[in-house]
Amino acid sequence: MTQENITLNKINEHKSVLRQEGAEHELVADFISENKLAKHAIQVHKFGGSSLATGKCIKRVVEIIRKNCQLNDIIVVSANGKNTDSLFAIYSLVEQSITAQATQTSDELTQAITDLAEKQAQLITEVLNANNTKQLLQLLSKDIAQLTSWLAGDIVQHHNDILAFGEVWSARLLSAILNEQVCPSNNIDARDFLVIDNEQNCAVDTAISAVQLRQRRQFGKLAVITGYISKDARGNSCTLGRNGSDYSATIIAALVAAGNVTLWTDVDGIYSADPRVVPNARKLHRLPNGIAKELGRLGNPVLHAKTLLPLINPQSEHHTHLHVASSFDPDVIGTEIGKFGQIAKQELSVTYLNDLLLAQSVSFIGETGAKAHAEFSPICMDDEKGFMVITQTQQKALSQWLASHDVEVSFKPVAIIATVGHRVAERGDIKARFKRSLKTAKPLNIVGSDNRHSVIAILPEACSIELLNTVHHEMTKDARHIGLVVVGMGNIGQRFLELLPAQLNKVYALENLHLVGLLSSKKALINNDGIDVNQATSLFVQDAQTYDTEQLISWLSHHPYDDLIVVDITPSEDFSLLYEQIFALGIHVIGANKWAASSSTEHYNNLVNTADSHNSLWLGNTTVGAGLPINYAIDDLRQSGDSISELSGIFSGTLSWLFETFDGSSKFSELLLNALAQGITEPDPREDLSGRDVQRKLLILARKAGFELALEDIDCQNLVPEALQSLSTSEFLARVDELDDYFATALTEANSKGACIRYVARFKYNETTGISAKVSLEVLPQSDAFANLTPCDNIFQINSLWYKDNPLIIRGPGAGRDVTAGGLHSDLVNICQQLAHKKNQVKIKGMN
Ligand SMILES: NC(=O)C1=CN([C@@H]2O[C@H](COP(=O)(O)OP(=O)(O)OC[C@H]3O[C@@H](n4cnc5c(N)ncnc54)[C@H](OP(=O)(O)O)[C@@H]3O)[C@@H](O)[C@H]2O)C=CC1
Ligand SMILES: N[C@@H](CC=O)C(=O)O
Repeated sequence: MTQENITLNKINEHKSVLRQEGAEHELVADFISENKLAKHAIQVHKFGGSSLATGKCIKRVVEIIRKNCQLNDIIVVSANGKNTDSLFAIYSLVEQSITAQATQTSDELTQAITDLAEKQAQLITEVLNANNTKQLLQLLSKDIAQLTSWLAGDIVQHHNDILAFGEVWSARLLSAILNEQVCPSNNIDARDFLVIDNEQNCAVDTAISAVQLRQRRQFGKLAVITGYISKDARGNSCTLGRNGSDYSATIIAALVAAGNVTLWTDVDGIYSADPRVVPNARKLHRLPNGIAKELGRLGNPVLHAKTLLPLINPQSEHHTHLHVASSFDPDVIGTEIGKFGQIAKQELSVTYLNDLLLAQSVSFIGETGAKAHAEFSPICMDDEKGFMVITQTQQKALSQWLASHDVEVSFKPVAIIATVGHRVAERGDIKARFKRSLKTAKPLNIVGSDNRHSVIAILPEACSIELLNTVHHEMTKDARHIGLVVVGMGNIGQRFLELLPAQLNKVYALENLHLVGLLSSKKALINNDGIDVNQATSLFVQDAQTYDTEQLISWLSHHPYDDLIVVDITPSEDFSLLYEQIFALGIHVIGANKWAASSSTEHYNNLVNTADSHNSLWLGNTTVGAGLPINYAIDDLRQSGDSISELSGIFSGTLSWLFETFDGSSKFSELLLNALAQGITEPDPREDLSGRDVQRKLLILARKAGFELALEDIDCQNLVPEALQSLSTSEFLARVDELDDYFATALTEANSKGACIRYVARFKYNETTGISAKVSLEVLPQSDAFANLTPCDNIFQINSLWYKDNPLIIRGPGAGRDVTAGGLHSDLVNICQQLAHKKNQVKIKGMN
């Protein structure tokens, strides 16, 4: 399920051994051929300034690289910390002194240069060994001399060369520390390959840049490349503007057809609104390209409109996905941006921009309007009413453009708030909801964007935090995407899947539930974009792949849903042993499988505690009585203050069917095979005949009733002769008629006393004598309540404080495909309702 990924971590394990033997070069070459690195798509990792700000941060970045990168990957860096700001400030000081016609270098300037150089020198000293420190300090001092000389000369000509120092130092330093501690790396100045037309457009000459980059990269090394900077066709240094390093990373990814780009930053993903001011914002785990681009355009603080451009090429077959992750918390799952299907397209976000201008002019109508649109790419525009919303920096250019057309324009300060999502401008329900949520803000206008991915309200005043929270709450209050994984596609699993489409259609609580995983013991079909529930079984047969537990846990650890529910419809102890890991991931479990709930006291208590501490829900109503609400009834009694003293009855559908039907006219073995064919027995019917299934059920109910006991505390009469106990299931079924004599004799003896045989479970608690519990074949008078059941019915008798003289009885079919699959669906609705309820309890700051 997951791609093979041999990271530098692994290379380094070998490296430390070989380094002692002086054979590091051979090692890298060996490793490359051994792990077939050429097969893997290159990955680009970009680290922002805050991720590289201090020695501690850089060491963290080195660990991220060690864990996530392979040789030949590309690292793109911003300047360390705020170095670019410092270089801008230094440049401005010189500009000011030129304006003031000062003849001497000011103390302030000298101090600013010294501070910058000292800060960088300190970083070098902190992270590198003595040799490399010496070398990098020498290079730094040459650069500072160069900087000082440029500042004393024609600063305008060297504006970009001056700003470029930040990235140059950062790449040099990271490359040196990687060489020292991780793997061979080479440090590349992007001005040696990346050619753009000019700083306004930043359009890349892809052909030349790709060739030059290929020439610069060295096989078997990690390339560390400067972000933010490039050159023009004449070789002059250029910058890529605000957040240019993100853009550098995606340009480079497109040049090398990378598999992935990860932007490592100081936030852990993209949210449905700015989480610093909207506490209830939802992390968007998967964001379709078009929506991400629109969010970037409309003010998302992490994404920038330009960043995505190189990755979105409808003509290309190749799709590079973009990840946003936090270098401060690298294990937290971030946001993936790329080509996604229906589920990811259902997410809505809210974003805003202040300090904009509403420009109104007749020339925005019709043909000239179209020209203005092409020239200025406004935030939004209405070419019937004649207005557009632009940024303040566009005002001058727009006025000039209109002056050349000899028309008048009026400007008015405005802000916008927008709801963004897949083609929302075409969805009446969303537009209506957005409008309703805005009523106090009195928007001047509401328009759909050209790409249809946003509806934008133009506000007469700055967008307040309160308005943002109100609109966000209204737009996202129903959003909760729940993934469903069905494990076990057998007798009951199939029936569960057959019932699923109708349930999803009619039950409101299942509205945002998506089937995303189907598993048998050897094969898995996982699709984060959802599996068509109407074709689940055929898609499984067609597309499922072999998997192992490690792959399964890795996928479960990175699933992109608000919640994930695993429905365990297997008879497997092995699978039940995964519950602890599953709960620890905050994933909910519905089990028909009885192993976990009837495991050892220590294991069971561990499971309950792990589920509790990770807010994972665990339901298993069908483990006892199939669809009968026995687990719920016991919970309910306890929660309402009752205390249970006795539990007894017929707990096995199979044994109920067999003993109610067995009257001597057919052989017992024939009836057993019939029960197996009806799907009421366990996959191995000895699980029923041995009494183990009933023993487990009694344990599960006793635990529910609040008692601490283990399987060994329940006496169990095994009805399988010793000779048949250790055979395989098929061997047992071939010799099943060896059961006949024993049961024929037992029946005749009971009948001779006017009685019958039934397999009964009994649990009793008494303050003085403690617990007694057993499951066994009993001879009962025909008049006994447990003697006269419809074949396959279970009966549960509960004695408690409130049901002392007249016990509480629950009775009905206790096994079978329909009732069990139905019981699992009941648990599913129950969990989804609980999750919805939990979500509604979340308070929104400033709102309730
Ligand atoms: N029959 C009934 O009336 C009731 C049954 N139950 C419980 O329902 C469960 C399922 O029973 P049933 O449908 O009859 O069983 P089946 O044997 O018909 O199906 C079992 C399914 O589980 C899969 N499986 C087995 N081990 C694993 C594993 N380790 N990981 C993933 N998948 C696995 C099997 O895969 P593969 O095909 O590859 O082996 C198969 O798809 C049992 O626990 C049973 O006790 C509960 C209440 C009532
Ligand atoms: N085999 C079991 C199935 C339900 O748990 C039974 O017969 O009761």
